Amino acid sequence: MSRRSPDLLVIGAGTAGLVAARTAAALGARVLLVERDRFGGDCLWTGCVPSKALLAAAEAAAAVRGAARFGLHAEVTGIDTAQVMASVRRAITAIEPDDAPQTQHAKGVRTATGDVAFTGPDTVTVDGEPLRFRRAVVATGSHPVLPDVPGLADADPLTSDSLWDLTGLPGRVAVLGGGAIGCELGQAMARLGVQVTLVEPGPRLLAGEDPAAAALVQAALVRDGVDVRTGRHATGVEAHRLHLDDGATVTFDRLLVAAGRAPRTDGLGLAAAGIQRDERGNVRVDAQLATTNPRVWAAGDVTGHPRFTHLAGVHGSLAAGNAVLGLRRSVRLDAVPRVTYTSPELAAVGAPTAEDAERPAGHRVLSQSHEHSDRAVTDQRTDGVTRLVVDGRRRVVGATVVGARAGESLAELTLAVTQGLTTTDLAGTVHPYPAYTDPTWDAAVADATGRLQAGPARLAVTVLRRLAQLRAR
Ligand SMILES: Cc1cc2nc3c(=O)[nH]c(=O)nc-3n(C[C@H](O)[C@H](O)[C@H](O)COP(=O)(O)OP(=O)(O)OC[C@H]3O[C@@H](n4cnc5c(N)ncnc54)[C@H](O)[C@@H]3O)c2cc1C
Ligand SMILES: NC(=O)c1ccc[n+]([C@@H]2O[C@H](COP(=O)([O-])OP(=O)(O)OC[C@H]3O[C@@H](n4cnc5c(N)ncnc54)[C@H](O)[C@@H]3O)[C@@H](O)[C@H]2O)c1
Repeated sequence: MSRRSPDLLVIGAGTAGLVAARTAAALGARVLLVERDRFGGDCLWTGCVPSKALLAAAEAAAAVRGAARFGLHAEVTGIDTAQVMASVRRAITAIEPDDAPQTQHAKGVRTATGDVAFTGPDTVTVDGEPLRFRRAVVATGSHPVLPDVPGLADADPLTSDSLWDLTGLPGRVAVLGGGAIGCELGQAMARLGVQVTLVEPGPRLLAGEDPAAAALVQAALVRDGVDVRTGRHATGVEAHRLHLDDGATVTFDRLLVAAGRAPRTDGLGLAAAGIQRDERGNVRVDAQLATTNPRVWAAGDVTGHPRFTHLAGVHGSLAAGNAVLGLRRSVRLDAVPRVTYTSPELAAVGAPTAEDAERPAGHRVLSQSHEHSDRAVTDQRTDGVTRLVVDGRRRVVGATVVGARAGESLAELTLAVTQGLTTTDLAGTVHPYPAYTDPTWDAAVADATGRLQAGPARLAVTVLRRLAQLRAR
């Protein structure tokens, strides 16, 4: 490795680090990107890519089982889970070149493999070799946490880090955690023939989401055969048996722990560089992603901001711009979209849409069931609802969509929340028919039309109608 000080040292080549490095290089900086493991990070190797590939296989199985409703008599006669896992690995292999070192070199980024640790405010070691930097971005990600359940660590539990090393799926899996990972992977495995029991200590799945939307997802998991145990705590694990606080025992072949994540800062030497952490161990950042060391920014999961690839990318670009150009651009967290890729998908952005959520005076919730969406009817996928929150000026400030392809429907709602668009803006935009965006358009049209039936707008409509009648005489 060249000893020449980089203008920007980027630590970690996951989404945040890759985008930071490429952005800085495009701005003309001399960049060194150092990764201790595999270029591409969680999203490529253990997160989004493998999980969505597994979900695709599961969706195919569900489509065959559901074909009878269209008069197609097909059945899943066998599931070769070794081939399923091989197809997951093919997806990773197809995407991997985008994140490989050679691709970064072509974009002007110098790369190195090694473990980085700070030794001072502007110095690190890379696998023990000293290096000075001008500016740095910490993008070291997060890792799964193992809850403190007696016997758990000795049960060789799987996590989202290790699941993808399996060459086939186990027969019985007990999943700990009913968040995004537990729901996506629990449903996928159940659809692929695994006997899944999902244990969640909270009263319901997907705790942060609109309860009515999350209830539709929970019902779908149950229909797919997942044995959902909410409100239950794991009290111990012994010999392929998981004990719960209601006295029940769940027998499993493998345990999958999906009980949340923690920042990856082990051995990073943050204190030597004067980089503080918050009470949850995340690297403390301000709105510009600057750390408490004026030479160092942080990006992605390690900051404790919502843990999504799209936000990690935005972080990477913003941190690099601020570090290299001395800008003071701030990250915006009020319009970060999120999608849980269960079937139905649950997608949300902005202000909460729950019935009982506290909201400012004048805010209203517009709901459209997908039962009246023609596309959902033709597909026989009416298990969904679209809910928009609008403020007193009819601007869309939040949305939840649960249903088929909800993630796709969320894009325009994210634009609406980000840009402060009103229901009149949405209503006046021609949407294609029939599409899963119909409920959004219907809700917006109903709201915008309602406006014409009240107050000054109603008076104006009446006057214009009378004038038109007079002219027609
Ligand atoms: C199962 C699963 C499914 C997911 N699905 C989605 C999804 O569908 N959509 C979505 O938006 N998000 C999803 N996520 C979240 C997403 O994967 C993460 O938010 C994203 O990958 C975070 O990127 P990052 O760059 O911050 O961290 P990472 O990708 O974790 O990258 C950090 C890198 O830093 C390296 N590193 C750590 N310490 C050092 C060191 N000391 N020296 C050198 N290198 C170091 C690590 O090896 C790693 O490669 C999913 C996550 C999981 C686990
Ligand atoms: N589609 C996506 O964008 C996607 C998919 C997967 C993961 N992710 C990201 O990864 C992050 C981590 O996902 P996750 O599902 O691990 O975390 P999470 O924080 O979303 O959910 C963890 C769940 O585990 C439960 N839990 C805690 N302790 C437990 C215990 N002892 N036994 C059983 N359950 C326990 C919690 O109550 C919670 O419901 C998410 O926050 C998300 O940002 C995103």
